[in-house]
Amino acid sequence: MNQKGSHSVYGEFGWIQRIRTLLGVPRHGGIGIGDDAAVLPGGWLWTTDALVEGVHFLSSWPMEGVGYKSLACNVSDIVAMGGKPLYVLLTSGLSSDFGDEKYEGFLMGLDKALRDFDVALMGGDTVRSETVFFSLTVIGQAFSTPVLRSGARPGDIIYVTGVLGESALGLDILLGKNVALSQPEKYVNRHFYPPSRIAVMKKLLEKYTISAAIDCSDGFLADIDHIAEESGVGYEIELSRLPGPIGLSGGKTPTEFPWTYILSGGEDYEIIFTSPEVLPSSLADIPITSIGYITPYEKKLLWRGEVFEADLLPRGYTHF
Ligand SMILES: Nc1ncnc2c1ncn2[C@@H]1O[C@H](COP(=O)(O)OP(=O)(O)OP(=O)(O)O)[C@@H](O)[C@H]1O
Ligand SMILES: Cc1ncc(C[n+]2csc(CCOP(=O)(O)O)c2C)c(N)n1
Ligand SMILES: [Mg+2]
Repeated sequence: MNQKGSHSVYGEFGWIQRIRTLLGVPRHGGIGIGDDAAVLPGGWLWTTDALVEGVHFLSSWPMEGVGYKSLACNVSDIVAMGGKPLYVLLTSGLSSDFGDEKYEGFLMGLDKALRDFDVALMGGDTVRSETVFFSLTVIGQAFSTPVLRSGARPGDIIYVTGVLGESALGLDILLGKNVALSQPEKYVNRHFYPPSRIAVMKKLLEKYTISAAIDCSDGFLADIDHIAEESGVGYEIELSRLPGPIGLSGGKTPTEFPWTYILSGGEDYEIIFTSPEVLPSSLADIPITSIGYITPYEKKLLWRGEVFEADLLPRGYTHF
């Protein structure tokens, strides 16, 4: 058994690495496994993401929100690569007791997302499944050269868009955990309706050099490690600079509320990116916060100037 109670020796990222090494042989050009989306010749960006009942949502939740989020999380991967999402395929796996009303709700939420993100549904598949799932595949076009996870260089500044932690707070409210917050519906909404960071990404690419990017889905500490690993670099990050939910103060150490949500909650769909340039503190009305630097090797976390032991912090979501 591994830490997640699963019998997998490799775990989620071990398996991906194994598939990449053994099966991910380049055949027709492009860039394959290892980034938020594949890059095809001609600047096409191609990504897939599934939502599974019991893993990503519960069937008791409002399905409009699940439908919206199913596209938003795919759109976010295209945006993190520096592109515009254009077309989507939808595969629905429906159980016999799921019910028409719930599926109708899912489709209404998806329709809202298709309009908001200007994406066209072009096809899909409908199958029976004991566990309800929705798998979406989105294709889009890069604005210019695609932004990879592997482009970060020592000396680059690390930035993050928007605010981290609100989606995970919304999740815990949905799961009925005891999170005392004055506006619970605000966090639940942020969980179901992640805004696209396409406008800020487009402006960043027009005006500045962006060396690497990833969308924050597993949790900040897990996702910044993907940039570090793919780029073969380290980092120095001042944790107290990370942008958390406005109005939620407190937490004297990063192991306390609300810092655990900010650092490791996940499903934020903000963009973590690096640039050799000093950037403005907001673009397209979205805050941009500098949180540290890329270094040659060592991964160092600081808390108010003092080194903070990374092992004391949860690392973010892994499936198994
Ligand atoms: N079963 C698989 N077969 C082939 N490639 C895979 C498989 N699972 C994941 N990958 C690839 O591994 C890389 C990392 O996948 P991962 O799901 O962690 O990233 P992601 O799609 O950005 O995540 P998120 O959807 O949470 O933003 C991606 O390039 C993805 O295409
Ligand atoms: C019922 C329920 N329990 C837990 C979670 C949290 N969760 C699930 S997957 C994931 C990481 C991103 O997913 P992926 O890596 O598949 O893109 C997170 C943070 C949830 N949304 N619903
Ligand atoms: Mg991603």
